[in-house]
Amino acid sequence: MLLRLFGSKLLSFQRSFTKMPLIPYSQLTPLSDPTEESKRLSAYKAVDENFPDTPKVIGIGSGSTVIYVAERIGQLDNKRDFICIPTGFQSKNLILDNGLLLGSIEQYPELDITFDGADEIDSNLNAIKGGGACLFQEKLVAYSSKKFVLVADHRKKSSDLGKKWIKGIPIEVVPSAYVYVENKLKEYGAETITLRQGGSAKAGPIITDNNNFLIDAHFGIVSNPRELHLKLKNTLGIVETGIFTDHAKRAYFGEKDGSVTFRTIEGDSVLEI
Ligand SMILES: O=C[C@H](O)[C@H](O)[C@H](O)COP(=O)(O)O
Repeated sequence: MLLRLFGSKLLSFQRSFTKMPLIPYSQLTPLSDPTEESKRLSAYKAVDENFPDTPKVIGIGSGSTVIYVAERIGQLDNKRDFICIPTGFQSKNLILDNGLLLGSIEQYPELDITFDGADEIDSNLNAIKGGGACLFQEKLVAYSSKKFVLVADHRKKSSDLGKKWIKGIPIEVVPSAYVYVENKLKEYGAETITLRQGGSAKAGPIITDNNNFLIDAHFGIVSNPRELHLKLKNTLGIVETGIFTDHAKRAYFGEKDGSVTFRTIEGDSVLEI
């Protein structure tokens, strides 16, 4: 009897041990770039604190902070026991490069948890996303997840959307509708409207993973993100916006001093820790 009890305790210890990351954060060599260190801090802590005990399907977001999420998940020794769902081309490569199992959202439409970055996060855990041209697939994966956790460096921590991220809200549009949408955005009072360009890598507008254009529209401080999102979504030609509301459960911020703070939903309120 005692032996059986000991055996089951040992088994549960082993089970919880296998989900532990292999390298404790304190043993890692600090990164030379402080912003990268902040990103890694937030990502590693978010994974360490939120990764499910018995993971089945995990969403991996896009951007430069999520690189560290995939890296941390790739350090787990049970990393071949669950499926990872990407939010775009970069994210797919992160999954493969870290030796994780790749699946599609069509095969696995229900996810345990998704980790993703953000361009700005307000005090109610609303976020602006899409600075790296990914937003539609990110939203699909986030909204299909039981839990959605954001990871970011301290520059993204804000009180209100539009206060720090002044490049504009990324809006994905059907290419032939971009002029129509630009005119509508003027009508809605956007302060700046930019059709995002491919830069030195491409002459002409950037093309998203879904073959659409992206418009960045700055509306100043957004007092009601949900309302603005719905108004934009109701406009012909707009596929999706980079305003993520009512979804994130927790956001981790890597701070300048090497600490990690977070905002988390507890009941009806957001706690700042
Ligand atoms: O389009 C990109 C995504 O929404 C990113 O998650 C967001 O731009 C944040 O990216 P980063 O972690 O590079 O700041």
